Amino acid sequence: MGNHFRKPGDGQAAPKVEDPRLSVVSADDIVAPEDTGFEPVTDPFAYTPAPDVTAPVAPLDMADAVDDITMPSLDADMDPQVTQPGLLNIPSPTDPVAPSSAGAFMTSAGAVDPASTDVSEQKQVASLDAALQNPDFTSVFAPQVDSRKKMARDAGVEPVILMEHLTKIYAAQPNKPALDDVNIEIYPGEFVFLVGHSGSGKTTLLSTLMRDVKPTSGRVLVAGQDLMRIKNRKVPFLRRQIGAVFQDFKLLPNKTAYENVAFALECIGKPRGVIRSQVPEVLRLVGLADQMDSMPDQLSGGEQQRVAVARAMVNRPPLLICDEPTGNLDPAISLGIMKLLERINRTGTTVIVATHDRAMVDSMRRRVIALEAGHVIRDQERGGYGNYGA
Ligand SMILES: Nc1ncnc2c1ncn2[C@@H]1O[C@H](COP(=O)(O)OP(=O)(O)OP(=O)(O)O)[C@@H](O)[C@H]1O
Repeated sequence: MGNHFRKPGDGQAAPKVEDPRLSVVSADDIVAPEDTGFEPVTDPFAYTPAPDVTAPVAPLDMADAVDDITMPSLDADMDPQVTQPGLLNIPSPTDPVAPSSAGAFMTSAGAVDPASTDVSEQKQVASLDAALQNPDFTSVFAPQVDSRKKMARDAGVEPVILMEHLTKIYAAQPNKPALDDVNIEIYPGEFVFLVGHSGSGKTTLLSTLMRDVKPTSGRVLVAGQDLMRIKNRKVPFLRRQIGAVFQDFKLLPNKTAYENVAFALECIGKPRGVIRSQVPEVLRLVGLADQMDSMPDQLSGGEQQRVAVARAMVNRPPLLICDEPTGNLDPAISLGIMKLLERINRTGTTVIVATHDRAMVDSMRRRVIALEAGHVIRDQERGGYGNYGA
């Protein structure tokens, strides 16, 4: 663990990541593979300590108990302003959307400072507070019947992800675009499946969202930030706000479950006290209270993936990206992971899952975006997997 802590507000760069496999967990010194000329500047998002709040949740015993998970942000006795800082930037649909509201996603490293004198910031906090208290909250952000896109537009909510004419041509395959004129809007709180044949472009699409891959042309906006234009020094901060889960878990083999999750917080300079309270809490949420000290090779595949989900959500990102999260798991365990993702989504986190899991997509009936040879060939509000091979 070491002394990987920045002093609050001291503006120093974060420590170097020890293992590149954790790059998505957002170390400050990451350079996107296709980026050049990383600017080693003082981190403008120096950590400011937020109140250390631990959610009162019931411990889970086993994987298939995930239905019982109580996520902190919607607990009646929790303060959503503190427990889910990323959501602070989702405007209330009853509020006129200020043009800067989406951009706030990129500029608030933690919770909005309650002492802030910025009126618009305070207004956002107040409006979110009201939205979270509103019994219609769920139906606004995760409507069951009407078009989510239409409801969001009517409410003046900006998409959290916007892709316009997005094209990616890898140098190795100049005549075969991995993404070809892709246009997608995804709104806060959506749960989206990304399906398609192997090689259809799913991973490339997800990679553009973290700017692991830079598109050849077109636009990709995450919470109003144009990823084609943001400065390299802002990319690590973008990645801090996107949790990522992969098929092969990407756990550090020489660290325990606890240490794997703690490492994600150490990398972004969270104080020791916050780590000590949040890591056990999130491991409890995913049902691993009794296995915190287990090494990855002492855990089943499903348990390892739950550690990976815990690591992705411990910083409470507003956006969770999952690339084949159940690809290595048997159906019963996959169901537990998917229920966990669904539960996380119900707290307001936008979740995107690339998958080949036909049964899962068919049973969950969520929004489905299908890719074929880099094109979006279907975008369905409550779709099934469709007619694809493995
Ligand atoms: N780094 C790369 N260099 C060159 N070509 C690439 C690279 N990454 C992906 N491709 C190509 O881009 C296309 C899309 O690949 P991508 O991995 O995005 O598809 P996918 O739908 O995620 O596939 P899978 O379901 O097998 O993971 C494929 O033709 C692939 O060969």
